[in-house]
Amino acid sequence: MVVLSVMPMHNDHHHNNIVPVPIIDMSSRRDMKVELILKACEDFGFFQVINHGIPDKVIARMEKFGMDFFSLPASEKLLAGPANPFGYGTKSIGSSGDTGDLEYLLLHSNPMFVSQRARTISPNNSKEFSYVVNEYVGEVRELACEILDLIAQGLGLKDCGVFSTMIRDIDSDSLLRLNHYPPSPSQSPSPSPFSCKSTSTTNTTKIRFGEHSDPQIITILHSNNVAGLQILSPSSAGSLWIPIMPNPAAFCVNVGDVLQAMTNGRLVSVRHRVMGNKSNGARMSTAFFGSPPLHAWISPMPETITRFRPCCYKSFTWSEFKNVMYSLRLGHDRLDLFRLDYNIHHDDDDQEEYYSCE
Ligand SMILES: C=C1C[C@]23C[C@@]1(O)CC[C@H]2[C@@]12CC[C@H](O)[C@@](C)(C(=O)O1)[C@H]2[C@@H]3C(=O)O
Ligand SMILES: O=C(O)CCC(=O)C(=O)O
Ligand SMILES: [Fe+2]
Repeated sequence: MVVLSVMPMHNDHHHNNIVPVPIIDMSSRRDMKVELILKACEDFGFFQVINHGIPDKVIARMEKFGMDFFSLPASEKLLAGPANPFGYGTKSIGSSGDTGDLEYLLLHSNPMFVSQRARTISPNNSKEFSYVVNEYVGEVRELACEILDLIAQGLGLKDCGVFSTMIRDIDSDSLLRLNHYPPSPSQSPSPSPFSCKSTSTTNTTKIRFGEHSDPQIITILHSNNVAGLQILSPSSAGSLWIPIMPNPAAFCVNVGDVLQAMTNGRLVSVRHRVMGNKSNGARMSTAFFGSPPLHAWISPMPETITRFRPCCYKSFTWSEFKNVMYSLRLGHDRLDLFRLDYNIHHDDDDQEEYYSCE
């Protein structure tokens, strides 16, 4: 297991073992974007975008609401919780016993839901809260759709809107999550801050949000200037964590489990986590998780099934996947359960092979 560094570092140079994570300029030529985005999704399942067209003021308004909320006394914040799964949560992530060094607000992106929740999150300013969230969601959703259309074009899909249509659907199950990581971790140093032996004896780096992949189609994440996000390099067989340089002028984009399944494993749902230590300030991140509607069927697109890459996932609905996901721990590789060869790996008696989804 290799950890390059826990310090913020530039990720645009092959320099001192620094792995260059792609930064894609959304104002560049379409054919260039198609090529670079597809490659980033295949190699890392992750990239950053700059010149994305989302107005600074839209981001600033959303983040100010977030910071104002997290600055409230605990007794007031708790009125917007517990997160089951939506609302205000602190330390506890999901319902299977996972914990992290953070507090968060988890919201469904549907405007009706937002206005309902606004009453407990921002009782004195609920209309403005709804406006700010809906405005932000509208902008990041469009960015997500633009990126998904470029991915579909790169994959040579007949229907280039197949992914974005799911997110634009009125019944889309997309979410918005605001994470706030307090500046000075209160917990004692974890024995193994990385999923490997640490070389430093004085390392007090803590896990702020444990290793996981995002279950949805795509995640569009913005953060303040505080480091912490790391991605697991898919080509490193689970051994190389790459720190992502924080850049408030950029959005981080990552492939989710559904996009991995729909591309028959060609694009990778990247595992990631957030680390921190005492010298880190308070990190705040805002993540939009672009999801299909509950009833949508997820299956590998025919264009992604070839002789060299036979169909490897079952068809399932987003609702079915969600039920499984909520029954599992944060770090579980839940998409594995939907592999066609899952029983072959887990039951030696069943030796069937699969070359097509039919
Ligand atoms: C432990 C869990 C929290 C989570 C639902 C789950 O059962 C497994 C996936 C987790 C995750 C990770 C990405 C997003 O932050 C999230 C909102 C999601 O959709 O899946 C969280 C879930 C959560 O916090 O409820
Ligand atoms: O805070 C971050 O940068 C990552 C948060 C995250 O992975 C999540 O909310 O799923
Ligand atoms: Fe995540």
